[in-house]
Amino acid sequence: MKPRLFQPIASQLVRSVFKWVILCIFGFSSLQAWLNYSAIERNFNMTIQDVAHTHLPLLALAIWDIEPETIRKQMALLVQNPHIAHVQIRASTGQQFAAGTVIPETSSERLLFSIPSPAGDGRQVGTMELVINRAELRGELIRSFLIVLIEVVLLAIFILVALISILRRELEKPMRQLADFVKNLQANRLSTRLELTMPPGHRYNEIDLVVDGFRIMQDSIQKHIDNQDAVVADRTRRLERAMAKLRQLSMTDGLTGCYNRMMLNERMPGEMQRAVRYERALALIFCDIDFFKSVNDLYGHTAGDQVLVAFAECLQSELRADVDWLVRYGGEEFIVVLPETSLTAAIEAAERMRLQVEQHLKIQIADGRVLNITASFGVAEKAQNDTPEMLIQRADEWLYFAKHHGRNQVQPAADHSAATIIAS
Ligand SMILES: Nc1nc2c(ncn2[C@@H]2O[C@H](COP(=O)(O)OP(=O)(O)OP(=O)(O)O)[C@@H](O)[C@H]2O)c(=O)[nH]1
Repeated sequence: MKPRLFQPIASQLVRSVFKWVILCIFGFSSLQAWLNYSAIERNFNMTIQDVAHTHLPLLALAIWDIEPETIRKQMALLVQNPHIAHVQIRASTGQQFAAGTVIPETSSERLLFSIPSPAGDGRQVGTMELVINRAELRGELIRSFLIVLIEVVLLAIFILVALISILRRELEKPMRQLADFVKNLQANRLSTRLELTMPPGHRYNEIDLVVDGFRIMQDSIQKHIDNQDAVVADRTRRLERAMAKLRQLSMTDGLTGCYNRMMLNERMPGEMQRAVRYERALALIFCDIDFFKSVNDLYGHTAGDQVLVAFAECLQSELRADVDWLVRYGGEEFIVVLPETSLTAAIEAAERMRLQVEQHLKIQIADGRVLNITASFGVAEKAQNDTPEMLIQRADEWLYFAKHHGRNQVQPAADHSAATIIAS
């Protein structure tokens, strides 16, 4: 993601406020300056009028008495006032007097006063023209405007500095803490609580609302994750059970519960290798129920299934637990694998199985009759360089031999003589 230019919220706010402050300073200073200007000008005019009217009676007397010296003194006093630049008196006798700086006719503001007769007969003894010193007025206005401006600017600076520090403390710092917390939050540490360090005297505000909202969200996500974890754990358990069952089903025969042929193919090479590696014997019994087809034909397929289950149980009862293993090879054919077992011991075991079947495998048929079952057994011991197929093949041949020599028997017989016969 393209990095974006970061601008602290406090500085953005301060910048916006600053624009308004400048505008306010300008407006407020202008207003204040205008008010000051009105007041100063009013004062100025009143001062001029006062000064003029104070001097007029004395000037009238001096003109009346024709005392030019007094007239000039009075005029000198008048121009001492900083607001008056020039005084000109025209007596009705034709005499003219002037004092102060010489001002061009056009650019100056002039006030004309008539000088009344001291006799009080309503006539005038002359006129007095005052040229006003506006530079003084302007200077006063500029001074007062500058004072107002400085006051307002200082006030604005003070307010802005206070605002910046408040915004930093109350807004920027907590927001940065919040952002850092969110940035560093990790999925496996979702329950870590968000704690902001707030300034003393802090009151509950929008930032606290955000913090509270964030905590609620954290809790709800955590709860959701916990629920999902529980769901996943439950599903994993069920899946494992299903897989175990599936594996069990894939390894075993559904009717008898014995291992199936697939399992034989899978396990047999390992069994053979172990026997070779540790130089141990390994024997295999191939057994088959006698005349099983006629059981099906005479008593039905269900009875046949019953016989198969009972036969497997009979064989199982003669096996060494966790050592020998029984496989339903197909139909009514079973294979028993006997690790660490010699041919003689395997023949003995097969004989025990045969006896067990002959003596105990009796199936009660629906019509009350009891069905006697027998089985034939072919035994072989692993020879050097045997493959699983070769060993099975040899046991099958002995089974065939047993079938064709009367059934219900174990071949080779216990004295091994038959083994020699078949081998030859
Ligand atoms: N009930 C039942 N019968 C099966 C099953 N699998 C195979 N069979 C039957 O087993 C019978 C096997 O018969 P055969 O191979 O002729 O063997 P047999 O009748 O036992 O004769 P011998 O082996 O020579 O003694 C056939 O009729 C198959 O239909 C099964 O799962 N259940």
